[in-house]
Amino acid sequence: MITLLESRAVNKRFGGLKALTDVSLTIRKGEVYGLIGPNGAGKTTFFNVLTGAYAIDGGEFVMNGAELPSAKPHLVVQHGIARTFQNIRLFRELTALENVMAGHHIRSSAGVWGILTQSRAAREEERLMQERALEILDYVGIVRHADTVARNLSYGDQRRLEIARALATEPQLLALDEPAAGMNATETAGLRTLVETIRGDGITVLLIEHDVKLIMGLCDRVAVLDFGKKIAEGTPAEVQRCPDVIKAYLGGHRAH
Ligand SMILES: Nc1ncnc2c1ncn2[C@@H]1O[C@H](COP(=O)(O)OP(=O)(O)OP(=O)(O)O)[C@@H](O)[C@H]1O
Repeated sequence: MITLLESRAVNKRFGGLKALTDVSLTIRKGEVYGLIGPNGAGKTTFFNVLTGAYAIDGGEFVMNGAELPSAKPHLVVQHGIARTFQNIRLFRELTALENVMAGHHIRSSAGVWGILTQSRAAREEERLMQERALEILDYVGIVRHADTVARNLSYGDQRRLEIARALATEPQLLALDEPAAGMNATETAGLRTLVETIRGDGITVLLIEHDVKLIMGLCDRVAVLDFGKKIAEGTPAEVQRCPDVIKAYLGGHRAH
C-alpha cells in the first residue's frame, strides 16, 4: 500500500480552545478514508488546516512525500488536493458549466494575461476547458443541467456540482465535507455510487460524514476524532467495536 497523505501531529488552536491535538493519520492511495466523530470533534477544522483555509499551529501534512504549505489554498490545490464544503459554496448565479470551468481555471496555463488578451492559444485552451467541463458534468451525472444556473439545481445536484468543480482541478485526493447532509435516501444512494466510481478511477477520497450506514458501506478505513484527538483508526467494523468510540458517541452530554 502506497501512502498518499500523512498528517503528523497536527495541532490547531482557536484562542484557548484546542480544536486539534497531535492528530496523526495516514491515507493510502486509492482508498476511501472516513473522518468521523461527534459534533465539534474537529473534523471540519482538520479539512480547513489541510486545505490551507487556516494556518497550522503545529505538526505537518505530507502529500506524496512533500510537506504541504500552510494557509496557502492555491498551492494546496496544486499539490493535488480538492475539497467540497459542508455548506454548499457554489457561484449561485453562474451556470453549472461555468462553475466547473471556474474550478478548471486554477489549472489553466494561459493565465490571466492570455485570458485578457484573448490570444488564439487562450481561446483554444478555453474551448478545451469547456469540453473537459462537460465531460466532468457528464461523469457526475448532471450534464443535462450544464446551462442551468446553480441556484436552480436540486439540492442533490448542487452537491454533485460541487464535486464536479473539485474534480476539475484534477485532484489525487478529493476531500468531501458531509456530502450526504440534507440528501434524501435516493440522492444518498446515488452519491455512494458516484464515490465508488471516483475511487474506481484511482482518486483517493477523504470523507467527513455523519451517515453511519454510508460510512460503513463506503469507507475502507476510518479515523474517529473526539475533542480534537484521534481516539481510533481502522476498518469501519473495527472502529465500531472500539470502547472509546462507543463512549464518545453514546456517553455524556452530546447526543449524536
Ligand atoms: N473559526 C473558528 N473559530 C473559533 N472556534 C472554532 C472555529 N472553527 C471551529 N471552531 C471550534 O473548534 C471545534 C471543532 O469544530 P469543528 O467544526 O472542526 O468540528 P466538527 O467535528 O467538524 O463538528 P460538526 O460535526 O458539528 O461539523 C469546535 O469547538 C468549534 O466551536
